[in-house]
Amino acid sequence: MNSLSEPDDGLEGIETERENQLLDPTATTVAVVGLGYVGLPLAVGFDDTGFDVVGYDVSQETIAALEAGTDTTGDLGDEAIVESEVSFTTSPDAISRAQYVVVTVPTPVDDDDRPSMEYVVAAGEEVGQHMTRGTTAVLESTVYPGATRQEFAPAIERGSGMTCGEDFFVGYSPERANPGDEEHGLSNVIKVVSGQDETVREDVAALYDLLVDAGVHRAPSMEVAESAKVIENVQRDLNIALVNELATVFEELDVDTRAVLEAAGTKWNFHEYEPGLVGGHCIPVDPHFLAYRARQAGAEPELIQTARAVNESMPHHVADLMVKALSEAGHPLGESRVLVLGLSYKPNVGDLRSSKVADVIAALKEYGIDVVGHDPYADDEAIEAQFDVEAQPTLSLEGFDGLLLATPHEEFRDVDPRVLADRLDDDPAIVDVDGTVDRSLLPESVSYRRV
Ligand SMILES: NC(=O)C1=CN([C@@H]2O[C@H](COP(=O)(O)OP(=O)(O)OC[C@H]3O[C@@H](n4cnc5c(N)ncnc54)[C@H](O)[C@@H]3O)[C@@H](O)[C@H]2O)C=CC1
Ligand SMILES: CC(=O)N[C@@H]1[C@@H](OP(=O)(O)OP(=O)(O)OC[C@H]2O[C@@H](n3ccc(=O)[nH]c3=O)[C@H](O)[C@@H]2O)O[C@H](C(=O)O)[C@@H](O)[C@@H]1O
Repeated sequence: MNSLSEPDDGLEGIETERENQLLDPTATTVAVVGLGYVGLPLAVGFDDTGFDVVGYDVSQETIAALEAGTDTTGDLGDEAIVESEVSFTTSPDAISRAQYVVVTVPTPVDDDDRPSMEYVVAAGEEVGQHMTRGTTAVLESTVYPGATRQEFAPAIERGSGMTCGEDFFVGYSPERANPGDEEHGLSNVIKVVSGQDETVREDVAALYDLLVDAGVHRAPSMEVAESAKVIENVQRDLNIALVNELATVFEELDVDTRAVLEAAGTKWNFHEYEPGLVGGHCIPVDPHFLAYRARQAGAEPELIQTARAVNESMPHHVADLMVKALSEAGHPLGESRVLVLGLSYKPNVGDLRSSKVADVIAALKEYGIDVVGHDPYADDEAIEAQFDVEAQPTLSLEGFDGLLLATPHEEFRDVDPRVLADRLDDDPAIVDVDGTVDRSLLPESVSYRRV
């Protein structure tokens, strides 16, 4: 029976003929497949740890930029790329050099919020076609519980004609990197590791122990590791949904949500979350992985799905706040011009992918409002392409009836509210998603609302 046929609970380790040798990075090659926000720091990290590293990506553009010494993620800096000895390539042949292959390809959901394993399966088949016998393949992409065993390993078997657990081995180790958060990076956050059996798990643990100063947590099975990753994001989604629902309730009660949260936050065990637009390609996505797997097994994850719906309702809630503020200030919607500050999916990063500000802008445009965007972290051409609005290269408030502070980048926190009111047209409307502006400094002529 193939050792992958039964989930390994890690109690009775399934013996394989491999022994865990002491891992010598200088004699070991790691191939990282997928050089995005997760894969590139990983490749550079393994290189810094002394491994021989192959960085493989299907994107010619990405590899050309990396070979030219450009950090394509913006998280590492060009110097880190120039100084690294990672061999960047678009040729999967180089995978044959590796004893370990780490796969960090995208795991999106489709239009029906169903997990799409297309990238994981394609990468698995590609790895299978090029890897050598005895390789350990570690999936890092966020997936639903069971996907490594049910999708990734069989894809490698199809590509290689080999048998998992005999000719090659699989493990799972999720990534916890938090974009824009310099405090929690690759080396100082415990890395959860798992394998198809205890021997592989120890092998994967040895690999990451050399890379992660904070150490590793050995999960008893790949399913446990996959589930742990997904629920980290599910828990965050639910907590944000709670404060978002409170925000819509207190809007109707005419009570300031931020003031309520500030008061409640003085209790030692009140968990502080901010109401807002929940974007990105992880928090809004990963709960669907668990919901999908749960429904497959006959469970109905009502709370997870309800929380998702609450968070997905926030773009329209924010657009309605702007409509109310413009109407209160006497501006006909079809003649109003609104500047949106901050378009990326979260503060202090430039990633526009899956930003919910796009949904707010679409809702405003449905009211006939003319919208212009400004985001110092994002590329103006990308803004115009993704949001279908004019991108303002340099911040200018003149000629606008309304201002929407959507994504509260650090830079916006220093803007003097009196300057905002002075530069905007008469009787301006300001909607401040994050409560960045000190409303006590705004003149009476401003119609101000915040989430
Ligand atoms: N971005 C983040 O902060 C985090 C992401 N994750 C997860 O990590 C995974 C990767 O996410 P990101 O790095 O953000 O994605 P990304 O989109 O930034 O990078 C993925 C890279 O994989 C490449 N690629 C796609 N198919 C390929 C193939 N068959 N062979 C080689 N390269 C291929 C793409 O060209 C792209 O450069 C996802 O599952 C995500 O949920 C987990 C934690 C943090
Ligand atoms: C549990 C957790 O903190 N997961 C992190 C998360 O990173 P990501 O950048 O997607 O998440 P985030 O900082 O929670 O932001 C997600 C979205 O939620 C919004 N947000 C966040 C916190 C909050 O209190 N209110 C709120 O509205 C943000 O503005 C953003 O639009 O997802 C990453 C991932 O899995 O890709 C993961 O590695 C990160 O550690």
